[in-house]
Amino acid sequence: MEKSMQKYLDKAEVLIEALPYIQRFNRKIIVVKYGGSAMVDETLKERVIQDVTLLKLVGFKPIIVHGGGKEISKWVGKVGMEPEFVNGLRVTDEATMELAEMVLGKVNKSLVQLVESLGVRAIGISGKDGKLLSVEKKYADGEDIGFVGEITHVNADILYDLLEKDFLPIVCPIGLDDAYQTYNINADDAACAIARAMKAEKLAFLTDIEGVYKDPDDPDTLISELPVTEAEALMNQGYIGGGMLPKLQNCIDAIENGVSRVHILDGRIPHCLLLEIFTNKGIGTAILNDTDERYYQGE
Ligand SMILES: Nc1ncnc2c1ncn2[C@@H]1O[C@H](COP(=O)(O)OP(=O)(O)O)[C@@H](O)[C@H]1O
Ligand SMILES: CC(=O)N[C@@H](CCC(=O)OP(=O)(O)O)C(=O)O
Repeated sequence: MEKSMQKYLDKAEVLIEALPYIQRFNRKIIVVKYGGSAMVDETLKERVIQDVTLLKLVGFKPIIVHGGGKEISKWVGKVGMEPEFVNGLRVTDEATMELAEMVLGKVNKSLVQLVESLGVRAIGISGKDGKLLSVEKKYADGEDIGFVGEITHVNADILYDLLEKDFLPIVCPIGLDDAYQTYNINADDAACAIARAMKAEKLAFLTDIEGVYKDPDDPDTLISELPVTEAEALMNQGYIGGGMLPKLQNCIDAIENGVSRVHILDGRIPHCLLLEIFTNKGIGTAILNDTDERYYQGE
């Protein structure tokens, strides 16, 4: 066979290999949490959005929940304030809240624009729209951290309606409490609450590290499959810090509350979502129920 022909055959094979995965996830809801730390540059952002758009076009029902923590910190610094976090949650006073809402709104529309440019209809909404995300004030180990919201209710009907009309929803983690006060929500919390409410098949966190490490400074300690009990032990023993803390807590929450597959992936790896979904390559960290057969069978 001609060499040039083989090249096309190889491409066709890749598509055929994807068939069982396309069938498995057909019409299933996949929540993609796109972290601000993985929005490294426009090329990478475009690749991530291409992946999600492709998932939509082959029949999945993706929902993007995005962050923007790094960009918020940049602007907090620009106005002369110091970003402050407790247990991975931003201490949010009134001025920080205003900046966070502005920055997250901009990130939201930039993602909408990218999806639209690829020919898929996207709707960007914050948790305020249609009161998608109701919250109450959240404390960090009893400490008052300002206008940080704990989600009390997800108005899932809005997202079902958007999916029904074939839109790709893109959600920004801002919410309202009962008095209609604005709150800043950690995007990992928002993604988990939405995945639970929508009974998602999969929840994937795209971040700036390969997955969960026992020691983030030692590349040999990446954990590819992490059962809940072990994850809890790692957190209690102090192996997990910073933004990984709310992420892992949310992974556990999601897997214990009906989300079938929960993954932490390196959003800086080109097409990491496609690699995770359409191949057996097993990238990143999968959080599993302690009894999950995959853990024992090495799926
Ligand atoms: N044990 C650990 N394994 C992996 N990452 C960790 C660990 N402990 C702390 N981290 C930190 O968590 C960060 C990811 O959280 P974060 O910066 O909030 O990402 P995102 O913006 O995607 O939510 C990593 O870049 C890493 O520095
Ligand atoms: C309360 C809280 O921590 N809110 C986050 C919301 C954005 C976010 O979570 O962004 P990443 O996913 O990029 O970290 C913040 O202000 O940074």
